Amino acid sequence: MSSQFGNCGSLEQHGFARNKMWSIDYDPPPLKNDDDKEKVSVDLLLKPSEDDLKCWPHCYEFRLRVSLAMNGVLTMISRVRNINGKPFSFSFAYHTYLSVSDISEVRIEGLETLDYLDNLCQRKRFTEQGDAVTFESEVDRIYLGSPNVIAVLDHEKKRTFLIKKKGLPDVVVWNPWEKKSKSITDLGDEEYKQMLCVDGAVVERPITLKPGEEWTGRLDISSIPSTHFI
Ligand SMILES: O=P(O)(O)OC[C@H]1O[C@H](O)[C@H](O)[C@@H](O)[C@@H]1O
Repeated sequence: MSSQFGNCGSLEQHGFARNKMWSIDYDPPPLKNDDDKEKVSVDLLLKPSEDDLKCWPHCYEFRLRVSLAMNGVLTMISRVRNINGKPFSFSFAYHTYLSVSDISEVRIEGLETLDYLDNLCQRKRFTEQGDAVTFESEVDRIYLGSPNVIAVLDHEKKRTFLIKKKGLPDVVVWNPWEKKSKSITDLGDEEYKQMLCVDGAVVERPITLKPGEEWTGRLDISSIPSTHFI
């Protein structure tokens, strides 16, 4: 999870939220439309410390509910509230790494015909031409204004990840491929073949919250046998 996507801001790579110690919120404010039946959940809370305010001088409450349902759906709901006297803006991404059988056999459906910013070409804007996104070299793109359901089809495992999102218009797609993975210390040289990041995000148009306003972003990930996917 990040509070600034990548390096598009003055903060560290992907912002600070993912590197902070969060506390458990035992008494979270109620969440509309999140039915609590047959789920286990944890509510996490991040608030800025005095030191944090020196790097980013805005008072916020960032609540994250992570739930796992009996049917295997993983849900992450983020709520960011401005408890400051002034508006502030931020970008956001759920940095979700999916486990795949072989990256060369994977296709993403739902991003075709969209415009994307290519992080490998100084964020130049292109339009997706393929009828699905497939992988044969490094990919690092921000797809803009995407539909709220994206499918990641894993042919070999006969498994499809369904990614449903709300409040997250953009989708970051990343695989470092062979050369870059050698420079990533916590990724084995060959491990890029078994991973793919498809991140629900808000990058192109950051969220601005006025004092007292709250933003909600939700992601549901489920895995279903490919034969069931139409
Ligand atoms: O290694 P991290 O800091 O988690 O970032 C890993 C990757 O995240 C995103 O997908 C970005 O688009 C990439 O440019 C970045 O390399």
